[in-house]
Amino acid sequence: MTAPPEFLTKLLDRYNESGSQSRPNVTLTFAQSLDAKIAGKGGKQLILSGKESMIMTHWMRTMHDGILVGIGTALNDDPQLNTRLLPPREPNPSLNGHNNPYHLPRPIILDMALRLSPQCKLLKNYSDGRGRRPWVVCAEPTADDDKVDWLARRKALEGAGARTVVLAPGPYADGLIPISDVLESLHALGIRSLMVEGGAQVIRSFFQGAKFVNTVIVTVAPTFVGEDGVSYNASLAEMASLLRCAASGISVFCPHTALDCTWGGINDWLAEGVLGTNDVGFVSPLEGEKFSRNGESEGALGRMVTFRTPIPMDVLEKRIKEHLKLPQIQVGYSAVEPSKPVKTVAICAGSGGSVFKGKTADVYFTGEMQHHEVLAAVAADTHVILCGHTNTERGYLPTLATKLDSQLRTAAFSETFDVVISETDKHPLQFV
Ligand SMILES: NC(=O)C1=CN([C@@H]2O[C@H](COP(=O)(O)OP(=O)(O)OC[C@H]3O[C@@H](n4cnc5c(N)ncnc54)[C@H](OP(=O)(O)O)[C@@H]3O)[C@@H](O)[C@H]2O)C=CC1
Ligand SMILES: Nc1nc(O)c(N)c(N[C@@H]2O[C@H](COP(=O)(O)O)[C@@H](O)[C@H]2O)n1
Repeated sequence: MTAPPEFLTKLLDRYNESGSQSRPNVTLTFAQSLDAKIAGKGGKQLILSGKESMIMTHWMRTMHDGILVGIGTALNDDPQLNTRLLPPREPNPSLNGHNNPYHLPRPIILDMALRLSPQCKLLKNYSDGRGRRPWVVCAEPTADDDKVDWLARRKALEGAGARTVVLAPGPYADGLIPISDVLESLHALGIRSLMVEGGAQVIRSFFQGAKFVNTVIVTVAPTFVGEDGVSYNASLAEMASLLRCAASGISVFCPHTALDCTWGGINDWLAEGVLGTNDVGFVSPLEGEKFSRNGESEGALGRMVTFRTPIPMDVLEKRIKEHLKLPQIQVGYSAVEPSKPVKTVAICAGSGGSVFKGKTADVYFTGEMQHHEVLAAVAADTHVILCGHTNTERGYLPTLATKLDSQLRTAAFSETFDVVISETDKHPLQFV
């Protein structure tokens, strides 16, 4: 193969279209075992990717402006972050500024305390003309006592060829540089696309701010590392049902938020229940309507139901109970006007607190919200209806089953199949 695989170009070409944002497009990529470990005991580097997957990773490296790892990875693995697995070809130093045959992403290390070794391979490759100058993202220590050592390490790293990107001194929450600050600084320095390769702590930070990540590419090796391995997230116990499915040869596809957002998805099903059969009103996107490349609307975060004539809260409550088949729901009434009639209902399946932020509606209807989000809403004259996270999703399953059945039949599957709704899967909490 002499060019990147087509699926990568299709995925990553869309970065060229994004306009005037203040952060680079981010591809988060790593390799893990079936039990979500990315390294062995004590951080032992593991070969989890097969040859083809490693080559794919090296192609990906040619398709980004920058490649970021945490200092934990830089110290543990001493990575090169280059493209040495790609087919040989002539270097083009006048175009690339180095003797590597392919475009190399700028190596970027998150290293608040400047622990990177001046002898590391990234700096050695740069001084040998085989790599690009690494950038070390750091922050000045807050304590005067630490500054002398920090400045000495900075001098040593810069002497070895590194460029230090110094962010405002902390203190930072959890002692980590905020990812938003990192991304904004890199964007200001011309990085428009960033590949993030790990390790565990960095993956966790990028996943926590899901809005930072545009693409996730994970290689899953068909192996178990065990509890001693380095994990970025879920423990074996949390993944028990997933692993049982894998062991029985069952593939799992988990649509999650996409199924909430898509037209005809869970939020539209909730909106149907809110509108009822007698009232006149309309449903609109609550936020972030998304369009396909050819301009078709694909869905949006949440929905807003607007009634032509306002209805009383007790009518809405009854309607929601019937639609979700629930004997009880939780209601918080507006602290300003507790009996305020309802003209608009903002809807979000699951956990709606963050989606509702800044949205004006007479009612917020979702599965769960944080205590302080509820307090803020009722104080701001909004009624709140909470039905439990999974209760706002589970009732959609018969609708989904019908859709799947008809889609699979239209696709003219040669195999016979049944679409079955689980009878054992249920809400994990009960009223006692
Ligand atoms: N299988 C795979 O694909 C990969 C596996 N790995 C494995 O991962 C392991 C290393 O992971 P880990 O030890 O967690 O180290 P990381 O590489 O994730 O680096 C974490 C360090 O980066 C610095 N940092 C600064 N800001 C942040 C931030 N916002 N979020 C996260 N980190 C920040 C911190 O150090 P400081 O405060 O000093 O700045 C932090 O301790 C190794 O065993 C390696 O082999 C690594 C990459 C890929
Ligand atoms: N994709 C992938 N598969 C594995 O099995 C891995 N162990 C890693 N590790 C990452 O690659 C870095 C090493 O890069 P170089 O080979 O030195 O170029 C390592 O530091 C991890 O980031 N990746």
